[in-house]
Amino acid sequence: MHSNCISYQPNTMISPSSNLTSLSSSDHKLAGNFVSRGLFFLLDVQILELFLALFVFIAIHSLRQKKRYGLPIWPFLGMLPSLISGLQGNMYEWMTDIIISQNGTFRFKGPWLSSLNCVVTSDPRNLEHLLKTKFPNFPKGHYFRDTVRDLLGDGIFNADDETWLRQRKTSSIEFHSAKFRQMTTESLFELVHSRLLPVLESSLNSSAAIDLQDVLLRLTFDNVCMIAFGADPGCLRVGLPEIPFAKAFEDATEATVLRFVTPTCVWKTMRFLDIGNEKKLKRSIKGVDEFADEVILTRKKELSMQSNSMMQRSDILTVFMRLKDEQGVPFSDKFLRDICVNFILAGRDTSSVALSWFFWLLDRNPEVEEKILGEVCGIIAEREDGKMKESSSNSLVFKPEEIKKMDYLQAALSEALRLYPSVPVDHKEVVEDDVFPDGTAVKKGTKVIYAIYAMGRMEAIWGKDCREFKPERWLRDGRYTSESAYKFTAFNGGPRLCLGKDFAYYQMKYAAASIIYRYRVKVVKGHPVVPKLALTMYMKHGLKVNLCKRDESELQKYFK
Ligand code: HEM
Repeated sequence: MHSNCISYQPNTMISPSSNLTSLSSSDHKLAGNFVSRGLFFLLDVQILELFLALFVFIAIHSLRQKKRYGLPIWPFLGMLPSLISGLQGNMYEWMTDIIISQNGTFRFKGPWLSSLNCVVTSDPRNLEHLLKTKFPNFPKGHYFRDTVRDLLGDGIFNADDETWLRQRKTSSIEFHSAKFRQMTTESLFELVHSRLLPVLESSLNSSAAIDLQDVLLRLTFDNVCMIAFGADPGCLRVGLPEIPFAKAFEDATEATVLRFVTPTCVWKTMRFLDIGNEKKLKRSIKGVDEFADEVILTRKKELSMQSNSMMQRSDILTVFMRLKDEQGVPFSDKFLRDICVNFILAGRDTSSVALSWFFWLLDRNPEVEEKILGEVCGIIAEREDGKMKESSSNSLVFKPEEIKKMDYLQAALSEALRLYPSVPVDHKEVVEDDVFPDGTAVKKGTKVIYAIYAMGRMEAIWGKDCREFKPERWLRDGRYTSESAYKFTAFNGGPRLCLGKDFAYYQMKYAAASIIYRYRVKVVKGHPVVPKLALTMYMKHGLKVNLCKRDESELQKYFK
């Protein structure tokens, strides 16, 4: 290839000139055309070869960088080609492989002038540093806030500094109050026994499989709306109806997530022109606001009447309505709306998605299901009114203190969350230049992604059996023992630790125990189970299952 390029001499191609002089003028023209075409052709070939050589050089250079940076870095495009190919398969597995090969941290270089540059880490030391030790230096940041502001406003999920702290303090007091606990326990009892179990029971009569993920999403949506607004939208009902508020909420979150993969100037222009995804977002936010406005208005009327029902309420909306800001002014309707919408977003899908992965894992690990059933029946057997009576009753209701005792079930749920965390990746922005404990320097404005999914699959953290589903790793002397939040980050850590963590465990344990005690959940053979690419780790195709009712003789063996 090189010899061809270098030895090519255009002048030598025109000789022997003597033969040319004896030709007529038209022949001359023809010959001239022929020669110049030949020349251009050869020039083309030469340019092509040059480009080819350049490309090979760049490719070799880029691929060589793979060893050092984890991925090839292409001129202008950075690591984008690898990201695109990663997106074709399981994105989280792809990210895990790179992180492991880079010992826990790597720098992603996006295309020139893009906002994709970031540092990705799953090193527990770095997580402790950014979530706790240097917490003020790693807020959610402007980029995140601007992108989700239309939907989330100034609510807790989208706020930093004082705005966040004020909501956090108030909500935290509320979440730990006895009144709030009673309200959440009662609302869950109502939802599971009057809605979830009848919906599941009705599916027994039809031979068609049901989408368990959809059913669970409806359960937790209704539940979190009761907690945030004190209002039940009624998504979980026999027939699984479409509820305008739930639909508007889902559409609004999906459209907001799309903004993260659209250049900022593009979505802002689309918003200005009110077209495409932005039009859909605007319309769905309107649907969310209509519901919120109506609930707020009704509650204000109740408040002005000082009605008895108002005094009993302990939902987030009522709690914030009773309060005033630093100037002694009640919070605006817009702020109240933001607070509630954020709570719904935070507590809406996380538990249901975790439960879906949990039931799928149980299907693949029947010995774990056996142990859970053994534990549940053992706890029922301790009741004073006797095991025989309870085991035969379809109307069995678990008491809160019994749910608390279910250590093995809690371990199995934690194990599901370790392998399939509901929030697979999270992010922060750097305020001032800093250095992570592993030596990675991060400049002001850098985006930091912490890869929670990858953390659950690192031998360095969980040992050689890290990819196995083993609830026993959470037990010490048969009792559930929690892990450091910087090793098991499914609920975040530090000052922004999930506020709903205790409630989420209660909710998941209550729903799981109530289902497992009554039914065997069998995933439909061949049903594809893969994660969806979103902020929450949904199953892309849902979870199609068939339920089989447990008969009494089956349960009796666990009571022995
Ligand atoms: C399995 C269930 C759950 C998981 C895995 C989970 C996980 C998380 C994570 C990772 C965060 C941090 C998000 C971030 O800052 O970017 C978070 C925050 C939060 N979660 Fe949960 N969550 C769950 C259930 C709930 C429930 C049921 C509620 C409410 C009823 C809730 C309320 C909140 C709130 C209010 C925050 C914001 C805390 C703050 O920023 O200070 N979560 N959760």
